[in-house]
Amino acid sequence: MTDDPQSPTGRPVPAWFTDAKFGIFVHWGAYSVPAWAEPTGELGATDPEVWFAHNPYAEWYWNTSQIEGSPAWEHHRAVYGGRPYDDFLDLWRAESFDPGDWADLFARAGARYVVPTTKHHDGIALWDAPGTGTRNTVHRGPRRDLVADLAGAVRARGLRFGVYYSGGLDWYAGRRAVIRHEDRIDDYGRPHEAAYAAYALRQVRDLIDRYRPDVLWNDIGWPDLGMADLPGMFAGYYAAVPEGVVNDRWDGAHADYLTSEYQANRQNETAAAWENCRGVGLSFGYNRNEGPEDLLDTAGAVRLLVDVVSRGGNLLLNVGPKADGTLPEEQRAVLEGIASWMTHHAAAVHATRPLEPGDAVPGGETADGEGPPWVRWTRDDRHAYAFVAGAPGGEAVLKVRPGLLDPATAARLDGGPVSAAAVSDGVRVASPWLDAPLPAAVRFSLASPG
Ligand SMILES: C[C@@H]1N[C@H](CNC(=O)c2cc3ccccc3o2)[C@@H](O)[C@H](O)[C@@H]1O
Repeated sequence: MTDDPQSPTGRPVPAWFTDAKFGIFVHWGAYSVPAWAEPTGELGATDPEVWFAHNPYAEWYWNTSQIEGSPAWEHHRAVYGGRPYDDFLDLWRAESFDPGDWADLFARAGARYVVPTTKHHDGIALWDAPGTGTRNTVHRGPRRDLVADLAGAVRARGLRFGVYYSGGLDWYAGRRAVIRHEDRIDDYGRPHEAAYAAYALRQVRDLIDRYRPDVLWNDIGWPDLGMADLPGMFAGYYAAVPEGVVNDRWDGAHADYLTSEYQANRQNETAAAWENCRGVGLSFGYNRNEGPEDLLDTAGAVRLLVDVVSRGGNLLLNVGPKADGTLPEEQRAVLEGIASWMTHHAAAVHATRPLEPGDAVPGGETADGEGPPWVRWTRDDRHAYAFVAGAPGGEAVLKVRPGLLDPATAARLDGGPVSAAAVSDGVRVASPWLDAPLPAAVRFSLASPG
């Protein structure tokens, strides 16, 4: 990356983050024991009126299962007899957790950073967090510092390690009001008391002191009475982690980059530095009710990654481990598919940037003008990379500015045959596999590098 985009607050965004392009989110918690939600739809594309009672986020089980009459409420009574949520902490054994296996897979998939939940909305900490007594995974359930275990494995493989922290919701140390509708979150769902603000600040500072996280990924904002603490906390963080990056979910206090989630807040995807997060399926926590129709397949995940990268963003793709510490086979298969694709395509993803405005028209045209194939572009200082999929007959006209690239240098990154020739509005390419759902990249030398 030759130019670090300025963050929303003017601090240059460290190049490692904007070059990374791909991270893995991990939502793992007591909620992974029931692992139950209705796969209703994506955030931003689902009716907010039904979202909370039919929440597809399995990590919201504590809240959803308390909405009288909801399917989760019925399920919790039928299967668990309405037992206390905290029983799930003790039922969570993580007996098959192998952080090295996870880190190996994440590295092969081309991820450059990993962000696990350290405390989600249920307030259960995955490390020996201050103020939690024994209500954490070191003293109960797994009886392990899961944050440290994953940090060590990830960093041993050269990946960066960040932490997710639910500052805005804590259904144990903060408010325990059941949230039935979006417009109720802020006024009675979220804790704002000074005691909770001090509690959360102490925990985030402990995460910084213990793990030096490369990413501070806060969620759902920060308690009102704790906002004045944040500038000092961020200063301490950057002093401890000079290349650290901070997301935008601190109620406007600060952001090195902006985020979107599934299809929510897509307007943030025009920022100098941004990141889209979503699960492989419709939930972040493992949801046993998700079927193939609810999950991205490899082609869908690769197209999402390439689309995000072609627009200058990062993709933070979430996996939801099972309570035993294994990755669900259907989610593992997607990461293995990405890993296979990355063996030929990593150079066209990492440390690239979008084409300059006007250099290409997203979506090329087929030779005979029928519906466009799927086309996205990236570039580095010397090359332009055209990712093509679904091109009927394996042919496509890639609409690019005349003179941008040298068609004679066309080469498929996976070594397949490709022919290319300049035409009036771009470059016509032909190759046997360009009609596949999985994008293939064709590399061109830039006519004028730089
Ligand atoms: C990563 C997921 N975040 C969910 C909460 N999401 C939000 O508060 C949210 C979503 C969002 C999108 C753009 C800018 C700010 C935003 O805040 C949270 O409720 C889920 O359980 C999961 O942890």
